[in-house]
Amino acid sequence: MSTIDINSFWNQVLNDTKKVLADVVWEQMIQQALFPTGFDPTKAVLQLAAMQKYKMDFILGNAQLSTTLQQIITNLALKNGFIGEDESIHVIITAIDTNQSAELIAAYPLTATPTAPAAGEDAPKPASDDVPYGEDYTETYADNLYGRTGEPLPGEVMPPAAPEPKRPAPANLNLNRPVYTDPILIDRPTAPTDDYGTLDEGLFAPTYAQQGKKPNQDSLITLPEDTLKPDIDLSDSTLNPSFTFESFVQGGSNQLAYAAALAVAERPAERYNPLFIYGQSGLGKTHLMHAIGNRLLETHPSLKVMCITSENFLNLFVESIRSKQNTAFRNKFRRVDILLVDDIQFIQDKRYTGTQMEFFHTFNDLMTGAKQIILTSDTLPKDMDQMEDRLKTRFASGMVVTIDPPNPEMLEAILKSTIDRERVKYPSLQVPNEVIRYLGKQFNKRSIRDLQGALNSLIMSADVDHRLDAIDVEYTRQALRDLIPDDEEPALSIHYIQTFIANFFQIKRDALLSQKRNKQYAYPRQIAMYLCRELLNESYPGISNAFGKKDHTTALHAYEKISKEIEENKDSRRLIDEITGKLKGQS
Ligand SMILES: Nc1ncnc2c1ncn2[C@@H]1O[C@H](COP(=O)(O)OP(=O)(O)OP(=O)(O)O)[C@@H](O)[C@H]1O
Repeated sequence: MSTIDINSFWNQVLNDTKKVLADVVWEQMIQQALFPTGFDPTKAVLQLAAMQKYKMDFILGNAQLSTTLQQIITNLALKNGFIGEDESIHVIITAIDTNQSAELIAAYPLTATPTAPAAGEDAPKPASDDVPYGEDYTETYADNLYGRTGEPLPGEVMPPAAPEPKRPAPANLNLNRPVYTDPILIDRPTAPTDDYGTLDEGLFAPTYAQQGKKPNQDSLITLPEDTLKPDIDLSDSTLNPSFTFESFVQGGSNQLAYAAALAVAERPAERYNPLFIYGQSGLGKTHLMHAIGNRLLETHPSLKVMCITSENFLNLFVESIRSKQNTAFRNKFRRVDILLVDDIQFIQDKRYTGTQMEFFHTFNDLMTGAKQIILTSDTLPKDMDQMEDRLKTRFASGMVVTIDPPNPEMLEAILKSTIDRERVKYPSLQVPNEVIRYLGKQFNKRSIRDLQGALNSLIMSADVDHRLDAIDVEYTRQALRDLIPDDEEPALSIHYIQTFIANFFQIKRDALLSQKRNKQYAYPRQIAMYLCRELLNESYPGISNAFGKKDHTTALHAYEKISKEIEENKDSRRLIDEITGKLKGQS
């Protein structure tokens, strides 16, 4: 048996199935639904993953489709010399949303073997009537297989509409509606019925495409319900206009995420819904998500795009309950066309069950209305220990893409593009290639935020020293000695921790040491004080003094607050672990 490049084999399968299936069937049931995950030549087993179980069921349950797929795979395996004449390939499909597997075609004997006819030849006749191609068998079969314009023929297999949502009788709606007395402490209702009377199943309502409409064209902005829709309050949406596709550098570590994001920006609510962007902190998830929102607003200015962090969603939800504005809150989120939620892992804490429930219903409403949802997270759905299961499965039900830590080449490309932008502000700025290479190497596998923080520090210090046009490696090493722990193992000191934390949170060191009380500065300051105590065992008066505080209880208070938070909140624990690791040069 030859060795096989599974991707090129799958490309052949895609090509051949495209020739014999209607475009809509091929696109939705093969191209967008299946991808290969493994091939075992010794057992002649090909493993495929299906994006959703209902698509897997449809393929398996449809004799025409499954037979065609099985035969084409077997044919190609024979042609490539992977199997002998009388052998066939066993195709196992696993649905990634439920992890259920089944073997293709087990129920169907091999019959006709579709192969494209040579020019001038008639299309081959199927060998048996087991393949239900329709009433006018010969004609339909030949027409269906070859010279397709993509339009399905009458009676031909069509992709399924998504499972119909099960809506309870309207009379039950109010009975099951939970009463939010304290949003943070709400427990998940144990009743088997859906608590709002909305959708617990049947997330996938027919999309625009399934309804025969093109969502990325005028339909999204001119649908009657859109024009009749009352104005939606988007004042809480915080789309950063500088996070665009144009300013996002693509490379090996983010290629798939970039391609999926672009596809969503071009055809929202059609292919990857929800789009779940996963990756460690500072690798570009937020940037990419905002790029989708910005592009959509550029191409469809009337789209209602809501971009928010999950923390803000939680705060607004709590506030809406306090002020009895639940309806306004729901209208705000459930009527948008595009919902972008950053750091969705934040609401996974058990204390936020009420917010999770609210988000669940927001999610369902939007999906049934064929609206696009995009989520970012530093935790994969399956690893969100305290997130409700029904949310976890929904998060993973569309497309999950990962952004990996960048390699030096990628970092260099990002540096070059950032330096070009900085030159608008500092026209004399010159950063030689050797410095760019040096920084790329030093920040290998670290976050892009760290790298940008270092570049900012470098530019600021060169500006102060009047040598924006004379930056070299030695100067860079000196200027960034506190930020490059790998280079010359700087001793851990209060000064080092202060600089590190300021860069980590992207604030100025002066602001960290100032009296400013906004959370943006106060929280990093408390973390820095906590770390000075924890890692250096510095005295509270010493720490308070180093932060310009006269009262030594400031450091004590900060230490106690952060210690308590770590105990109670997994995300805070993770954040402090991440910072500690980096401070010690372990990550
Ligand atoms: N590929 C890239 N090209 C250009 N800039 C990038 C890229 N990736 C990240 N950045 C920049 O790095 C910084 C951090 O990125 P971003 O905020 O998107 O990270 P994140 O993954 O959302 O982090 P977190 O999980 O901490 O929120 C931003 O300034 C962003 O513009």
